[in-house]
This record gives sequence, C-alpha cells and structure tokens, in this order.
Amino acid sequence: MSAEKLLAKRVQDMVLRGEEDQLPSPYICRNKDKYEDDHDDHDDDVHVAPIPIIDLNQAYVDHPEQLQSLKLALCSWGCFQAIGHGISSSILNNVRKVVKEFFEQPMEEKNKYAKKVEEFEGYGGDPPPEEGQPLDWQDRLCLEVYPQHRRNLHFWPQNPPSFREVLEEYMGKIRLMTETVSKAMARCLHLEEECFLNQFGEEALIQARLNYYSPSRRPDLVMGLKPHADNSGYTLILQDEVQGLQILKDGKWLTVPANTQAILVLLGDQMEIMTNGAFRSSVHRVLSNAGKVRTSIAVFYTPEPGKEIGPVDGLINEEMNKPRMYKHVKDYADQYWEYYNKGCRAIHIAQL
Ligand SMILES: O=C(O)CCC(=O)C(=O)O
Ligand SMILES: [Fe+2]
Repeated sequence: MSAEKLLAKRVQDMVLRGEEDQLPSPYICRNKDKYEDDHDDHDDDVHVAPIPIIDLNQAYVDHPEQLQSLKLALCSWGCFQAIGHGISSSILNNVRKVVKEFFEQPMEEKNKYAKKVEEFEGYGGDPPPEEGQPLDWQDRLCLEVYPQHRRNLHFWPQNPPSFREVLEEYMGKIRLMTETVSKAMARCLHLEEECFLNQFGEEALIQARLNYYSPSRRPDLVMGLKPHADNSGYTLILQDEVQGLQILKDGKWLTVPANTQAILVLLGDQMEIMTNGAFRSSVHRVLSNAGKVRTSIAVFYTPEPGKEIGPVDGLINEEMNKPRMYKHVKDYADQYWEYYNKGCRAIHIAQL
C-alpha cells in the first residue's frame, strides 16, 4: 500500500484492529534483512544517558556554577533535563492526562480534528516523505499555539472537555520558560541576555506536537520516530513514564531517562546557527516497544517567520580563532522539510 494511503489510516487504529500481522512495508525501517527471522532478535540494549539536570529556579540559574553546568550540558550533550521550571506537578500530570485521554477516544471523535494527508497541523501522521523513506510508528496532533493569532481552533480538541483549558495553561507556562531558558543560554556563553530572544523575535513560533506511540509487535522493525534533528531553535519535551527517546552522542544511541518531573530542553538546528556552532543540535529518535503506549508533548520554539537569524557577534572573532561558521538564514524551515522528507539533515545549508 502506498505511503499516502497508509497515512490516511492511524497506526493506533491498525494496532487496535489487530491488522499488524501484515505489517505494511513502508513502516519497516530497521533490520529489513531480518524480516523473516526470529521475532525476538533485536539489538536495543538500553544505555540510559546521564543527561545533566539543571535547576532553572531563579535562585540558582544565574549562579556561575549553574551557568557553567548549563554550558557544559549544551556543548557536550545538546540537551539537559530542566527542573525548577516553575510548572507544578499537577499541571504536568493534567496535560499528560488530557493528551492520553484525547488519543484514547474513538476514531470518530479524533477525526474531527484530522489533518489532510499533505498538511502539517491537525491530527494524523506527518505528511508523506519521499518515496522509499519509512513512515513513523506513531500518531500525533500538531497545533500552532503562539503567537495567538496563528491558532486554528478547529484543530483544538473539545473532548476531553478540559483539553483546551489544560493545554492553554501548560503552554502559557512553557512560554515563560522559553524566556528563562533563552536568557540562561545567553548568559552561560557570557553574552548579553536578550541576544537570543531578540533573534527569536516577538512573534516567535511556539508549536505543540502531542505524540502517541502505540505498542508494536515488531519493535525490531519499526521506529516510533525516525532519527532527526529538530528545525526549531530548541524543543521542550515532556515525557510520560515510558522510555523510548534516544539521543545520538559520540556515535552511540543513548536512552533519555523518563523523568516525569523534568522537561527535556533539546537544541534544534536554529540555535546551532545562532551560537555559531558552540551548541550543536541533538540528533534523536524514538524507539517502539512491544508492551506499552508512550506519549510525549514536544513544544518547538522557533524564530519568527521571515526573520533573518545568524551567529551572534560575541561568538565570532576572526583574530581569536573563532571564525564565522554559519550564514545568516531566513525561514530555515522551508528548506529543512525538503531534507527531512529525504531522511537527511539540513544544517549544511547554513554552514559556510
Ligand atoms: O517523543 C519524544 O520524546 C520526542 C519527540 C520528537 O522528537 C519530536 O516530536 O520532534
Ligand atoms: Fe524531534
């Protein structure tokens, strides 16, 4: 069956209907040659990553030691687990709960928010990749959240009844968190604290992607989300208690611990450009598993459309051996998706 046709179906629906025995080939992206082999034969030994934990509480975030830890985390891991983010456990639990409840409703209810196959916003699967590229073993609901005038409320679920209110509360807090994080990122590099915020701009995009990973009988063959680096400046990820997210570090896939109280801050390509490569965006993927549903809420924080971004001056010094490594770019997303759909990274388009 073609990718377009498959993308009109939901993975969750295939799993619930027991249609997985005939696993459609566009989903198969791993161990292709082992398709006929022993079902238990797969190599996902889990190496849990000691990802740095950073306390964003105002009382600590500007301490030289904390800033130094932040810099180390971002330069060597490309991510950190944020605690002290000011979002209460009850808000975190509520948002996870309504997201799960949304996906656990009948298809008919969810399809009220269905996207067109080629489009991005709404409920469904990602737009079709190029021919031959695998499909992800997941369903998701993508929503534009800020600036507020970009919201398309017809995609915002009305069921469960508290969905909109709970998401709105969470996203308001996340927006505040982006200010703290952007300032701390500047300060840890000894830059003027508004320098990244100014590049993101007043109309910076904040988009939510609610991910639902159904279990798979063949986690050795499919992938929840294929390897990629995000197009964003950075991404804020709230996980549930089921592991699955992995980051690529020094050529090895390492599992991100499922810390339900922390929000993972993961660098995207546009922060790599703005820091002239001092920070590197993190390549990551999500594994499928045989037993449990996994949900996550990824929020992409991305410079305002039409705004030029580039390496900040303080990170370029030709005489001090810190040459400019990246160009100025505008609407990086447009080219990013072309490469993403081919299963490639796009960062080279900004590199000098
Ligand atoms: O599910 C996750 O933990 C990560 C999701 C992700 O990488 C994305 O939505 O871009
Ligand atoms: Fe991602």
